[in-house]
Amino acid sequence: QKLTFSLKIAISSSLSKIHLNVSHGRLCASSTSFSQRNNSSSANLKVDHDQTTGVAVMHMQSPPVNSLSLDFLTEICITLEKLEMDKGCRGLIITSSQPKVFSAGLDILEMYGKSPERCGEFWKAVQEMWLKLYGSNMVTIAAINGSSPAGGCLMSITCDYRIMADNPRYSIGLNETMLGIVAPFWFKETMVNTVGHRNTEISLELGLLYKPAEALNIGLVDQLVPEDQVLSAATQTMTKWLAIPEHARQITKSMMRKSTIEKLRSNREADIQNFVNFITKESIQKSLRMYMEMLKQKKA
Ligand SMILES: CCCCCCCC/C=C\C/C=C/C(=O)SCCNC(=O)CCNC(=O)[C@H](O)C(C)(C)COP(=O)(O)OP(=O)(O)OC[C@H]1O[C@@H](n2cnc3c(N)ncnc32)[C@H](O)[C@@H]1OP(=O)(O)O
Repeated sequence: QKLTFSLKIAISSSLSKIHLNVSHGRLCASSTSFSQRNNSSSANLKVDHDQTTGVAVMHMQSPPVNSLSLDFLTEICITLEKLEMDKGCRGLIITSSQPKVFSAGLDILEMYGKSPERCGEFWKAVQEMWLKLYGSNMVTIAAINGSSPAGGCLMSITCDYRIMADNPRYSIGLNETMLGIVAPFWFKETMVNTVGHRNTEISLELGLLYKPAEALNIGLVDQLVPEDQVLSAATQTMTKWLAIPEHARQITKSMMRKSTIEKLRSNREADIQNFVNFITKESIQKSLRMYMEMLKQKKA
């Protein structure tokens, strides 16, 4: 088996320690400076990892609205994989650096006018992000500091806990039907697992976007706080969750989510084919075009 050896030395401190871990046949080396902070950035993500608390904060900064393109999804997946492998990271807070928006969901331009091959590649990345987040061993908290429609809502409900800014201008929900598209079964099941069957049925059929107070009322989010307190509230909640015996919490999480995860894992190829066949239909392409025009008109 091929061993991957990656050695990262933080030159910022002359007092760096190097840890070697062998995990799943992979040898990894990472460094920790005595300041116990490990900040990293890629094109559209900034990660602040506090090694003392074991909590990483992932800031999405993909302008203008953190829409999930293939490139951005790939970046997110690589970052999630690194954090998951890092024994020093036990909790992850996901938030946005973009004003007024947590994430606008899947990038509509990735689904419009693209070849079937490209659509397939895109969908595989969407699946991958969901599998990584929904199946994460870390405690995951969404610090929702802006609107969070469709794929943005999906990202939020894969987390263990959701804290949203109490601003009536923001909304959250799986609004796919409003675009003339259909939330696939694993979006639907994640929603059912969060707010129950009846709320999901109404919500998905009508493509509802909920104001923060309504989202709290149906259990789509767990807590509302003033906008400037979203991150501090998430950090406080994280401390409580990390105090729970880790192994018991992880097994419980896995028990709650296993059947939904397995259903996608064992049907990934068929799910990709479904998506590609559906999204490349002329009628669906027309709906997406009209939706994009509507977004532009709203601006004018
Ligand atoms: C039989 C079963 C088969 C199963 C098949 C399964 C098929 C399922 C397929 C897909 C599931 C889809 C999931 C999704 O996530 S679709 C995306 C849904 N997203 C939305 O509806 C959100 C749309 N955006 C907004 O509502 C707003 O932009 C906002 C509230 C997020 C932010 O508002 P505001 O701050 O006023 O910004 P603007 O509206 O002015 O937007 C700025 C800029 O960004 C563009 N944009 C917005 N959202 C997206 C997006 N999701 N993708 C790409 N681009 C987006 C917008 O058009 C503006 O662009 P500009 O005019 O060029 O500046």
